[in-house]
Amino acid sequence: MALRLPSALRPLRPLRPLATAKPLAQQARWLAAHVPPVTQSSRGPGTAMVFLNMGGPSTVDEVGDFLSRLFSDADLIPLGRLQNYVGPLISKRRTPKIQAQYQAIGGGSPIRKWSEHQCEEMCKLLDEISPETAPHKPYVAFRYANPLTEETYRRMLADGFGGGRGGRAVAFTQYPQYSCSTTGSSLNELWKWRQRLEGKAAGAPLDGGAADGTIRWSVIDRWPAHPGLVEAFAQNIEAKLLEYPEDRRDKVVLLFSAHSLPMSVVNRGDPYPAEVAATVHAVMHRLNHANPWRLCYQSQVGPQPWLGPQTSTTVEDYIAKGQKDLLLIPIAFTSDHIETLFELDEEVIGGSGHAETVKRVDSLNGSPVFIRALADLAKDHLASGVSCSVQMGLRCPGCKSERCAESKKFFANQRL
Ligand SMILES: C=CC1=C(C)c2cc3[nH]c(cc4nc(cc5[nH]c(cc1n2)c(C)c5CCC(=O)O)C(CCC(=O)O)=C4C)c(C)c3C=C
Ligand code: FES
Ligand SMILES: [Fe+2]
Repeated sequence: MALRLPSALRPLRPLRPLATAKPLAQQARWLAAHVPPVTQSSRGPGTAMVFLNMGGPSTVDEVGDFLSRLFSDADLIPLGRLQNYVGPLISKRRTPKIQAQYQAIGGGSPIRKWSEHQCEEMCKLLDEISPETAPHKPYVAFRYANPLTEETYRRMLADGFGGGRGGRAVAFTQYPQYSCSTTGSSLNELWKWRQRLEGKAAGAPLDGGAADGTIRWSVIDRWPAHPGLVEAFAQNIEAKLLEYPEDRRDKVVLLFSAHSLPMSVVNRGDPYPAEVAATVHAVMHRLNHANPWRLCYQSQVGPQPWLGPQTSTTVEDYIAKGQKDLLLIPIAFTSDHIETLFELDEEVIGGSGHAETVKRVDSLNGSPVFIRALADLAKDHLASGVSCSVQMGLRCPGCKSERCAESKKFFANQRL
């Protein structure tokens, strides 16, 4: 009688030769015909890339609503318990003056056009250089103008992000330098709509877990000295310097101009002045410190003290000292806006009496070097697995805002 071994001890049956084995090219053809490619539908909706910025009125008729939202924002202009009453009053009084400025720059702000272009082009590059997180879907979320954060969040939900299906989104601030009055305000607004549209009502944990199918958010919250940003600024500066005669070129004074901050915000401990200085230093380092320079601040509004020196008086003072070759460099915004096209071009340069020697560097707008920088930055962020920078977790020493506390906790605790 044959001895029957327990199955675990039985010798393995010799493997059948792979009757179906095919040469490589044939295998590839077979795979292409039988295995569905990894597409949007088999991978989920992909990655939402959401550009955050303040926005601007696209037409003169939108100026009133833009200013009304801006003056109602307690993260930008804290007016206490009277915010919702005083804010609209101030904005109403200011509307005709600001409408005239938008009229003078062609009837509206170009920020929507540039933001949509930059985001779409960045997403195309990202699909190539970060295929593992593709497809990348472009969104713009403005704080005070269309498309507002609420509208964009609703569109993301309709496009298949969140709503029980999860999905990954990156909130990418378009302010390179962090201020609580700008990026901080946009993130607080995003957090507010996240709570309203996917928060308690959807049964989502408030600490930012995404196991329940809500959107998994991460944040690119600052990038003041990113090498690609620095390169884009440096190339635009070099191009403009070529417009000065060669014998005067290295004596042109570079005037970096950033939107100012009220001193109350600076003294609260806002990170913006230090980060603007970081950008300026990195750009000057890239230019081999070939020209003398100063950093000045523009666009002060209202009677309270603001961070200086003011750009307009800096230009006047240098001209009075005999220094007429001045090159203005808008350093805290990545596209044209009323403060470049009207305040710098019309008021500062136009009013200087020396428009042939006081010039302005082009804004980054559609610069391919800049768009490549955005894509590189986003790729590194997506690969890093971090939800935001370490800096984001720290509130200003003088911060009293519960909104800041809650939204920072939410974004810092996202599990990716
Ligand atoms: C880095 C950029 C900006 C910072 C920082 C910033 C802070 C800041 N702004 C105000 C008040 C106003 N800003 C206004 C317009 C405006 N602000 C920025 C940028 C920054 N602001 C831009 C690009 C624009 C123009 C938008 C455009 O489409 O061109 C306005 C409205 C215009 C006006 O009434 O003069 C106000 C008001 C404060 C109080 C502040 C810091 C706390
Ligand atoms: S004001 Fe800066 S963290 Fe709140
Ligand atoms: Fe501003």
